Amino acid sequence: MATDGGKPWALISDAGERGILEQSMDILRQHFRIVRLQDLLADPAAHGPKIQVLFIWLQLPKATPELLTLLPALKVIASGGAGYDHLDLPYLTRLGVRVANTPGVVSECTADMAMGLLLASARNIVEGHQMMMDPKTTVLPQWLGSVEVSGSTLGIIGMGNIGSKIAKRAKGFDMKILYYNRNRRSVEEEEALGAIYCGNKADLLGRSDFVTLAVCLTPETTGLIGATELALMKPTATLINISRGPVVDQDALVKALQGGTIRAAALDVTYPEPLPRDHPLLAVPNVLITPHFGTSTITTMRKMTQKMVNNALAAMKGESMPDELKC
Ligand SMILES: O=C(O)C(=O)CO
Repeated sequence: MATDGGKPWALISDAGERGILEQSMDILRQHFRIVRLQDLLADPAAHGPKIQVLFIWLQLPKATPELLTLLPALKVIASGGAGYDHLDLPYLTRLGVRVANTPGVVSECTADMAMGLLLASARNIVEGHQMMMDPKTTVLPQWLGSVEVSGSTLGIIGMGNIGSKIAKRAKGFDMKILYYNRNRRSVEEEEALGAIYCGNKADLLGRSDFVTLAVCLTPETTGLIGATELALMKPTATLINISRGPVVDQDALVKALQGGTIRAAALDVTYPEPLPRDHPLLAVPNVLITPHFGTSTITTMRKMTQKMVNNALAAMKGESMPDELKC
C-alpha cells in the first residue's frame, strides 16, 4: 500500500484552520506523508499524481471537480464530522473514490454546543459580558430580560446521535423534552431520554420554549424552518441551530427576529459561513452566532482525526471502512 517506498501521501487543507490541523498533525504523520493544499496548488504536477487520500476537516478543502482533477490517484476521502452534505457521493462513487465520515465521536461535544447556545441565549450571557467589559458600565445591571431554562420545554427536531445527547443534557436541566423525527424511537429509548414524541412538527413548534435543530442537511430538510414554521413558534421561544445553515430560511428568520415573531435565535451554523459583514442577520440584536465550532474541542478533534486515519488506512488496504458512506 505504501508509495514512494514509504507511507502513502495525503492532502490536507492549508495550515492554521482554527488550529485544528496543528492539533492533529502528529496523528496524521504516523501513517501518512502530508501535502498541504497551498503546495499542491503551487505545483500540481509534482504533488497531484501521488495523493491517494484527501482529509477534510470542517468541509475544507472543498472536494470540487477542479481539485479532484488534480488528484488522479485519489482512492479515499476521509471527512471529519457527522455531516457530509459537502460531498457529492454519486459523483465520487463514479470516480471510484471511497468516502467516510466520523459520526459517533462528534455527538457529545456538538450536544454541549447546543446546550451552550441555549443557556447563553436564555440568560443573555454575551450581553452581560459585553456590559461588564464596557468602561461606561458603573452599576450592575438589574434586569437583562433572561428566560428560565429549568422547567421550560425543549423541542428537538432530529433525534439521532446528536439529538439524543441533547435530550440527555436537557433532562439534567429539568426541561420537558419533545421531539420530532422521521422515525419514532422505541418506547424504551423514549423513556430513557425522557422525551415525548410529537407526531407533527407544528405541534412541537407551538409547544416549545426552545427549539433545537439536529437534522442532517438533505433536500428534505433544506428550508425545514421557514416563515410558516417560525410563525407557529411562541413569541417567547428561541431557535437553536447546530445542524446546517440551510435548514433555516435565513430571510424568514431575519423577519421573524425583527418583527418579534420569536424571542431569539442562537446559531452555530449559517449560510454562507461566515456571513458577509453586511448580512441583515448580523444587524438584529436578538441573535447569537458562533463560528460553526460544534466539534472544535481539542479532544474531539483528535478523536475525529484518529477515526479519519482509521477509515483511510482501511480503504488503502482494500478493507471496508468503519464509517463508509454509500450512496
Ligand atoms: O459534525 C458535524 O458535521 C458538524 O458540523 C458539527 O458541528
